[in-house]
Amino acid sequence: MLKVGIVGGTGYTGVELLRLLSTHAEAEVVMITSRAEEGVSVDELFPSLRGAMDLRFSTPDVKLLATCDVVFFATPHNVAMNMVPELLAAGTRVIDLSADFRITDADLWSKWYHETHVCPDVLATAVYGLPERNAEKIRSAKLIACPGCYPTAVQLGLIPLLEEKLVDPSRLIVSAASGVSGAGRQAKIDNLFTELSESFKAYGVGGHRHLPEIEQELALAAKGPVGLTFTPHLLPQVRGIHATMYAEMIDPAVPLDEIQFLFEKRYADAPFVDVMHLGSTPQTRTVRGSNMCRIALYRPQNRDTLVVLSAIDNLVKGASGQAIQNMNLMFGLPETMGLQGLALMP
Ligand SMILES: NC(=O)C1=CN([C@@H]2O[C@H](COP(=O)(O)OP(=O)(O)OC[C@H]3O[C@@H](n4cnc5c(N)ncnc54)[C@H](OP(=O)(O)O)[C@@H]3O)[C@@H](O)[C@H]2O)C=CC1
Ligand SMILES: CC(=O)N[C@@H](CCC(=O)OP(=O)(O)O)C(=O)O
Repeated sequence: MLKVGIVGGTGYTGVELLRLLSTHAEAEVVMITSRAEEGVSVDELFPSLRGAMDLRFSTPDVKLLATCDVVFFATPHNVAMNMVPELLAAGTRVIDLSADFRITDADLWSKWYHETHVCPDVLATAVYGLPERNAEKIRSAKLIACPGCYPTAVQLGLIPLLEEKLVDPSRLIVSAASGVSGAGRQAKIDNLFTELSESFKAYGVGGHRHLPEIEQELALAAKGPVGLTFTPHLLPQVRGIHATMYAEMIDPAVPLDEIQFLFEKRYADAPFVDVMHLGSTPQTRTVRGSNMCRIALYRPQNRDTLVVLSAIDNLVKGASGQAIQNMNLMFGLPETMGLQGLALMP
């Protein structure tokens, strides 16, 4: 049984880790931190876990966390990087859900996250935890940088097109929308029910911190620089990300069913990517609560623009589910262990 520690157990990704790990056959959560809720029992704060978890929140203590086999960080940015070096030195493996280790260039990271990176040497050893591209590196990684939620939905939709050089990498456009749980559990006026219900808006249009992360990883897939216009939106619902991606074909003579076949082949061994039939429409409700990413391809009016649609649950494939998928690979467990639950319907 793997001994698991979680730093930041009172946020939405923390409680989602608990929900998913409570049925995992090979992992047991032995430590969970919260400074604000120290001493409170987990099932008192989250009654959905009554009967499934017998743990109390404690303040983060690196020495105690270092007795775990693996520690998940479900904390805001700038937290993990202060504790990870000591954990790694003690032989504990780390899976960070925040952005502290996602951007390999420490100066670029500072530009978008407005802090100086405290351990650029450790940053250089992190593996970007998108299993559909980096499974082999993940297996031997000591430190995983879990992809952001939007970056997961976008990369899974565009990677096959860029790897196969089917589209112009310099003119990619993505319009994506996220449920409000993506903004975390802390109180913010913008996230009040009265502010966001019956409304829909874009945000971060001039530049969102996920842009450099997506460009970095798509450039690796394309083996060259990419140019992306990325516009996120706030969806008046709790969970879900939907991304609509536009890309210009390099060779318009390639038929859509050939591209569909390439996607099916690319993801044939990926248990959490569903390339839907041509004409399908992925919906956030068909992935809610599950680790699945559903994708569909279009070529409207047979013009030269491909449209790729993708949907994920931001808290599962966009965060905690993907983090557990990484843990499974790191410890030689079946990739799907603990992650086979289907989406909730309706
Ligand atoms: N929500 C989402 O859809 C996604 C989130 N993520 C990322 O995952 C991380 C967690 O997100 P989310 O669960 O939404 O965040 P929340 O804001 O909901 O929760 C943050 C948690 O971190 C703890 N925490 C805050 N500051 C510190 C600190 N200085 N030291 C130790 N613990 C701290 C808090 O507990 P306490 O203050 O009591 O210690 C709390 O439990 C973030 O980096 C986020 O960007 C990634 C993908 C998707
Ligand atoms: C709706 C909303 O506010 N979403 C967050 C992104 C979700 C998130 O937590 O970002 P990471 O994946 O990088 O951790 C935002 O736009 O900042």
